[in-house]
Amino acid sequence: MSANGMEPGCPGSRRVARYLEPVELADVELLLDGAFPPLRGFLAADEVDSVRTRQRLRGGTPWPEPITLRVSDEVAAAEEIELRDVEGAPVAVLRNEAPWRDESGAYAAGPVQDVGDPSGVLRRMRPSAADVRAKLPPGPVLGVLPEQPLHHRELAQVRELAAEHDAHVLVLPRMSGPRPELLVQAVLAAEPELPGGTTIVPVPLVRRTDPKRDALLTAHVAAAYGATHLISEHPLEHAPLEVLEPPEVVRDQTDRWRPAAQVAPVDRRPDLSAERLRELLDRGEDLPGWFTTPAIAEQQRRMHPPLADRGFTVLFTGLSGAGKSTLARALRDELNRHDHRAVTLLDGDVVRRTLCEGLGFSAEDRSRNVRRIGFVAAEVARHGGAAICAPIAPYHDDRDAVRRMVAEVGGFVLVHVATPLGECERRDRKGLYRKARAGLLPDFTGVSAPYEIPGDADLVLDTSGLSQDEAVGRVVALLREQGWVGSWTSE
Ligand SMILES: Nc1ncnc2c1ncn2[C@@H]1O[C@H](COP(=O)(O)OS(=O)(=O)O)[C@@H](OP(=O)(O)O)[C@H]1O
Ligand SMILES: Nc1ncnc2c1ncn2[C@@H]1O[C@H](COP(=O)(O)OP(=O)(O)O)[C@@H](O)[C@H]1O
Repeated sequence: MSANGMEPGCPGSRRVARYLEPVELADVELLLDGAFPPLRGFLAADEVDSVRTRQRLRGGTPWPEPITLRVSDEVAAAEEIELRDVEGAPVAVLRNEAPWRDESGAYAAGPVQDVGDPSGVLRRMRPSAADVRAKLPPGPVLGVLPEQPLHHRELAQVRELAAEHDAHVLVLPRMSGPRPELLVQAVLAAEPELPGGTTIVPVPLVRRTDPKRDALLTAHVAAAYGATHLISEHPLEHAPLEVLEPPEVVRDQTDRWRPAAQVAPVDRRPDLSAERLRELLDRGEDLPGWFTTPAIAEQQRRMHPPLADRGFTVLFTGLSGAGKSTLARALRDELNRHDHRAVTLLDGDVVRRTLCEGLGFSAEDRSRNVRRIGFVAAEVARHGGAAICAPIAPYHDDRDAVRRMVAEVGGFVLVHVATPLGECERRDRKGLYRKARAGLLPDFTGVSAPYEIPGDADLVLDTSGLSQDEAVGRVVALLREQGWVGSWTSE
């Protein structure tokens, strides 16, 4: 296969392969599961236009969100597209009947068909929307599509509405985010607190940016699985089922959650705020018994381990000679002495001789270099380690890509080593500035290639006015302030 993900294929076969991003894979799975009826594939231009302008498909069926697949021009030109998951296993085939393009790029459009051998473990375990519908009892069905674990308050709301509408409960945990299987486990742990016979089926419904359209799409998915009612914070127009606002429930003096109407204001006890919950989880402290059950708490802790058990990345960025490597090494030594994590140093020279061998200093190669470093750093952080990186990383977009990769799995601190160019040039440890000024070294950062000053640095250090120990001390202080490392006194 070629580097762009296309299969050379036989002449005239017009079939290419395309790797799916996790969000795209989720849409393909929902289409295959029959969770987006009447959609059977990615939308053509006229349908997208109709959905955008009047929130309906051309045939008149209300539909909130254009389900589209952006592709390269080459893939858009193919007749059939084999859709593959990140590991390269085929998931589905798209018959590209109506490719289109707009100012944002090219899109493939047409029905998707199962390749018969679903590869994802969760997908294998997951019944189709029709299977779920067929097994539901007759009568009202209350749909719940949580993105977070259900704790006592939410569970009381579900019980309250289920009783009021005499409804069977259908919980469809939304598998989005970095560890979707953990949310499923957390929701399953709530089963004893849900009405008897509750149906729980995970769905890979990723959050859309517009909250209203997201809520409406959720309603369509819930209806596809057989819900007649849906708990939703958003009052929705043209929803395919009845939307119910979560009822107000409060904690009483005995720590039971009851409808607000039954508990006098003086007898109400406060709930745990989202910030306080995060604080307790970050510190690894117990969640109160009135807030959740021990089984749900255990799963919630797996989803959100204490900061001390999670990894982080420190990315030093700055001009050549600014002091990145020096500070990175000193920070590594400091952490090795005092912190329990394994520390990985991804320093420029070593990285360019190994992971990024063969890359030069064009904007494109620098971008590849920095993003590869970010990928490795995110893996280190994912496994609870500390990664310290020290590339020049001159472009905002690349630094931001690293931030996003790492932040999904752990902590991220961007340190701008902002030593002025004049001082870096005076140091000129490797004689590179002299060469660059003499025109012997092209594209040299700060001289003949750009350095985009970070507007989003978590810390700015100018080593011309700061000793090495002071500089490292400031990085450690920031990590400590954010809860990533504990207290120690440096000797
Ligand atoms: N044209 C050009 N521009 C900048 N730097 C150059 C160049 N050519 C070689 N070098 C040496 O390579 C080191 C920078 O590599 P990085 O991987 O950190 O750069 S980047 O993040 O990909 O921009 C950098 O090392 P540091 O001085 O440690 O920063 C230089 O020694
Ligand atoms: N406070 C300081 N922090 C870091 N480096 C300093 C400091 N003061 C002087 N230097 C010197 O500046 C140079 C920085 O080089 P280096 O760490 O390789 O920078 P970079 O990795 O950013 O190219 C080293 O020779 C180092 O000894």
